[in-house]
Amino acid sequence: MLPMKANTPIPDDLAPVMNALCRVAADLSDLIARGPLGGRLGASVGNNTDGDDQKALDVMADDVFAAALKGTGIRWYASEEQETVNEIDADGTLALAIDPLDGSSNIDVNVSIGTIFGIQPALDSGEATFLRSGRHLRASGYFIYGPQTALVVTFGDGVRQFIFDRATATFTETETVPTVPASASEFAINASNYRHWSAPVRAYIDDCLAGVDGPRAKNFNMRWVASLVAETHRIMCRGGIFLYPGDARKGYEQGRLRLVYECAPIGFLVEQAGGRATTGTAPVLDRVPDSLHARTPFVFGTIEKVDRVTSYHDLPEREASALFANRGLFRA
Ligand SMILES: O=P(O)(O)OC[C@H]1O[C@](O)(COP(=O)(O)O)[C@@H](O)[C@@H]1O
Ligand SMILES: [Mg+2]
Ligand SMILES: [Mg+2]
Repeated sequence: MLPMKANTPIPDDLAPVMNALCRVAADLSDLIARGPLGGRLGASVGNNTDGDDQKALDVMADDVFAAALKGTGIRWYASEEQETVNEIDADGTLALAIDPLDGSSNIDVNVSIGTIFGIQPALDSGEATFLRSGRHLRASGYFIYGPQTALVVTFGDGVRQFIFDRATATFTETETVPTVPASASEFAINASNYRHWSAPVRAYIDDCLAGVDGPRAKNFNMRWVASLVAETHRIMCRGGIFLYPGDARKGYEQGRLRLVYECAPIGFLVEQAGGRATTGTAPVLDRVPDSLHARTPFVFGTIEKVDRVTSYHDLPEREASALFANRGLFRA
C-alpha cells in the first residue's frame, strides 16, 4: 500500500522519493512513540564531523533513510551525519540533503523532534550539486514527530500538509495548510546566548522584551523548544520569528544551523508559506555554501518581523550600539 494519500498528484519524478521518505518516517514515528521501550535512542554514540554529539537515533535515522532511497531516482545523498556526499544510484537524476534527526537533545525528554530534507537536480559532481544556493531546490520539507506525526512539504507551488494516520499507516493530506500569519507576537531565540550577540540582535530582542513600555509599545511572548522543526511548525501555524544568529562564541560566528541540511530547506518552505527567511541581512536562499557542512545565521517567520531584524542590521554599527546602550535591560 502507498504510504501517502494525496489530494492532488505529487510531481512524477519526486513521488518515489516522497514515498520512501514517508515509509521511513512512519517507522521512525512508531519507534519514537515507544520511547525507552524502543531502546536507548538518545544514548550518545560518538561525534559527527562537526564535532556534534551523535545520538543512537541520529545514526539509525541516517542509515534507514539512505537505504530506503535506493531505486527512487536519487543520485547524491548528503547527510548532516556524514562527512562526504554518498552516491546512491549512478543513474539517478536527483540529489537529497537531509538532517535525518533534528532536535536530538530532545530525544530522551519526549519533546517534538523531526527530519528536514531538500531535493534538487543532481549535477555530475555530488559536492558541486550541494554547493549551490537554495534557489535550486525543487522540493523541501520536514517530518515532525510530535503529538501528531506530520509532513509539511513544498514542491515549489505552495505548501502541502500530510498527517500520519496510525490506523492506516498512511500520510493523509489535509484540506488546510499552515501559512505563516502576517502578524504575531512571539519570538524564539536561545536567550542564554544574549551576552554573545551582536548589537543589532540585542537591540531587536531588547525592544521585544521592553513590551508596552518600549519603542514597540506592545507585549511579546517567547518560546524556545531547541528543535528547529518544532519551532518551524509553530511559526508556520501561528506566526512569529525565529533567530539563531551568529555570535561571539568560538565556532558560532555563523550561528549553529547548517545551510544545506536545515536552513535552505526550511527557508524554501517558509517562503512558500508566505513568510520570510534570511541570514539576518539577506535571503537565506541566495546564500551559497562554501562547504557541505557550512553554517549560517538564520532568521525566519512573519515577514514584517524578519524585515525589522534586517533593518536593525542596516543601522550603522554606532547607532545599533547606542540603541543597545539605551535600551539594554540587562545592564548592571
Ligand atoms: O541548543 P541550542 O544552541 O539552543 O540549539 C538548538 C538548535 O540546535 C538544533 O537542535 C540542531 O539540530 P540537530 O539536533 O540536528 O543537531 C536545532 O534543532 C535547534 O534549533
Ligand atoms: Mg538539526
Ligand atoms: Mg540532526
